[in-house]
Amino acid sequence: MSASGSGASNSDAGASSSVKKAFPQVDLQGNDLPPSPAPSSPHTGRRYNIATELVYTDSNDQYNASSVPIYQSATFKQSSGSGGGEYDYTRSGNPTRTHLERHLAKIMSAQRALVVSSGMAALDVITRLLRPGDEVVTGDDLYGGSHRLLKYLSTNGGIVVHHVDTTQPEKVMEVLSEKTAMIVDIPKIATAAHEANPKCLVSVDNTMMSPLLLNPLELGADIVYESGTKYLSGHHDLMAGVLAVNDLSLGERLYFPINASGCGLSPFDSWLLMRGVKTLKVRMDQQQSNAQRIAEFLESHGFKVRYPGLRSHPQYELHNSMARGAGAVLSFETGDVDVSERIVESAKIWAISVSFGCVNSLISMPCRMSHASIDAKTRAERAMPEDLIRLCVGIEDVDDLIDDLRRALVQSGAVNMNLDGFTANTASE
Ligand SMILES: Cc1ncc(COP(=O)(O)O)c(C=O)c1O
Ligand SMILES: N[C@@H](CCSC[C@H](N)C(=O)O)C(=O)O
Repeated sequence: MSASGSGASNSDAGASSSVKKAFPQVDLQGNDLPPSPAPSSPHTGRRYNIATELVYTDSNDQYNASSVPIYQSATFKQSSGSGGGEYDYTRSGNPTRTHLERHLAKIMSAQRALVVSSGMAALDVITRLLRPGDEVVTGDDLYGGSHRLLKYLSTNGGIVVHHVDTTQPEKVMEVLSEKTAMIVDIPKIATAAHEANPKCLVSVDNTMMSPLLLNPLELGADIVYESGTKYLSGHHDLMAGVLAVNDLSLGERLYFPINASGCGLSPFDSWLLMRGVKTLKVRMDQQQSNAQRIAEFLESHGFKVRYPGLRSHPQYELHNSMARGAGAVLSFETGDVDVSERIVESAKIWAISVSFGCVNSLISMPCRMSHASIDAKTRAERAMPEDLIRLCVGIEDVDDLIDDLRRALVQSGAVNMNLDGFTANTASE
């Protein structure tokens, strides 16, 4: 990292956290700023429970439209030759996007949220805070795309990336130093990271949990980001990424690359995401309860299942100390890649597909699909078995999902039939 660690400094702009200083008239280089949408002002009144907050929105629409209008306009007329309107150009800001950002800031318990064109774009925006030489400490169980972006930056951008087992905080401590500009995990690690370098940015990918189950900002994180493609939208009909912060000057530093590169979310996708997020609680509740039943079903038949809702999960207690639920993604092993492939291809309701968080249930083989961008050697080092099957559970009737899975397990030869029913082939090993 730069000896000064300036790449991720919270105070580079010399700005305090006050709104006034966070929204200066000039950028860090002293150039005029384009109109930046008004900062999120999420906490204007009484705070309701999340199920209410998800659907309740304040809007100042001129016709009191109950669904925020889609401002499908690239530019906005100004009232004078010197500009000065709240919006001038949709890359810089758009009313539909601002409405969504304010709503998300509220449900993410943040002072400011920003929405961009994908989850990866959100991580890319965060990494724009880094400078050559900065060090990033991150998990060894990252999503394949995040691994790929960080690897690209370490190869081409002079960033040093340490992948460590973040379930063992002592491993993280070994690589923390005043050079650590960015780190990914909470909350013990957040404390240690800020002790090692107060300017270090603790950044959490909350995609698997969603704000319904986890608020990383409340656990010591500086930045939380999510793929809005998943639970937040819930229908696989859009790509989006969300960033949320409490430090308004940091929010402004994240806004800068969004405007500069043009990755802000389009008006139509902002509208779709706004619509989707309102049903987050009902969807997640159903998905999570289905996932729990399915995880128990598989474990009861002798499969090695990874799901933080099971007591057998090594971080069961830790997970529950931070989160309000286990989510709806689980995985299991069959001991044989060919058997796994047959299971995946035998399932009918479960669609063979990457992604998760959708109302439909999905089945996939991560090593060949979502995590294929991590090379086979690294996957093996990170204990990612090639036969692993991932289930991303939807809102369908859980008995139908289990029936379909049971049939696929039998048809693929993954289980031994016996008088009591069936048991995973691997169970007897
Ligand atoms: C945990 C996680 N984070 C981030 C992303 C990136 O999101 P997106 O596909 O919206 O770019 C994904 C999936 O792609 C993911 O699984
Ligand atoms: N071909 C894509 C794969 C996307 S994986 C999407 C999602 N995060 C998941 O975990 O399933 C790529 O190369 O990024």
